[in-house]
Amino acid sequence: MNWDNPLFKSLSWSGEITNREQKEKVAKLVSEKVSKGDVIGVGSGSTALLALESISKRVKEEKLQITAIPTSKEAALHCNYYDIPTTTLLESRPNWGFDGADEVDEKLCLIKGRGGALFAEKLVMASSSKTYILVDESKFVSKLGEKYAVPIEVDPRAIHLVESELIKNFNPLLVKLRMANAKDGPVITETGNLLMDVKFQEITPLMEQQVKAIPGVIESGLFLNYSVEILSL
Ligand SMILES: O=C(CO)[C@H](O)[C@H](O)COP(=O)(O)O
Repeated sequence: MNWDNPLFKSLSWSGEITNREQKEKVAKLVSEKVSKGDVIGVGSGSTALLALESISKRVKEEKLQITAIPTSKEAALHCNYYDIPTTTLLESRPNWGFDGADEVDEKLCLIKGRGGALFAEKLVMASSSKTYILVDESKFVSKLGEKYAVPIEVDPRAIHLVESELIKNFNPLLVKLRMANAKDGPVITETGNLLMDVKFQEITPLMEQQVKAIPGVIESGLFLNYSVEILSL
């Protein structure tokens, strides 16, 4: 593959990266955690991408030979671009991982999934004994749900059922099907599902399990009790 090709350039992070300077510094911090032979869960989004770039420099300079478990096709493409071999959860378990987040509260609970990769991100995080969450200052909130709606990945056959169960059980402020920007119709996830963005009145500790218990819900962007360490400036 010719990575100088404009096709790859359009695959790499297309939009402007917000708070880029902070994200780059945090990316450098996580690159210092890498040891030779590590199997690393690689998150998705702009911060995770900058971290991968920083890690790839160390890997090259110090010949570290790591393996990545990417959480999205985007992350897999970037691993390929940086010559980092990949594996899957079927073959290996990560020693540790890194990822970004949309919101972090003081109990280290997270909202993730702006990029739509929440299902694989949660699988990889739950399989890792530790995940570094890389955030710039804009991600800290005093109350989860303050800025972002919670993304929920739903089997396409279940959208009406899930919507009515969410309304019955939680009386949310807003339930919205996520629509695509560069294609007609809704966003379709990497596993062929749809995304609902839900603004809850309040996010409670049991909500991750309660939402997941609705038939048709594949996963939610609530990450309420995981082994995470926040890396920020
Ligand atoms: O959960 C995610 C993707 O599904 C991202 O990690 C999250 O949206 C943060 O993105 P960024 O680092 O670009 O701010």
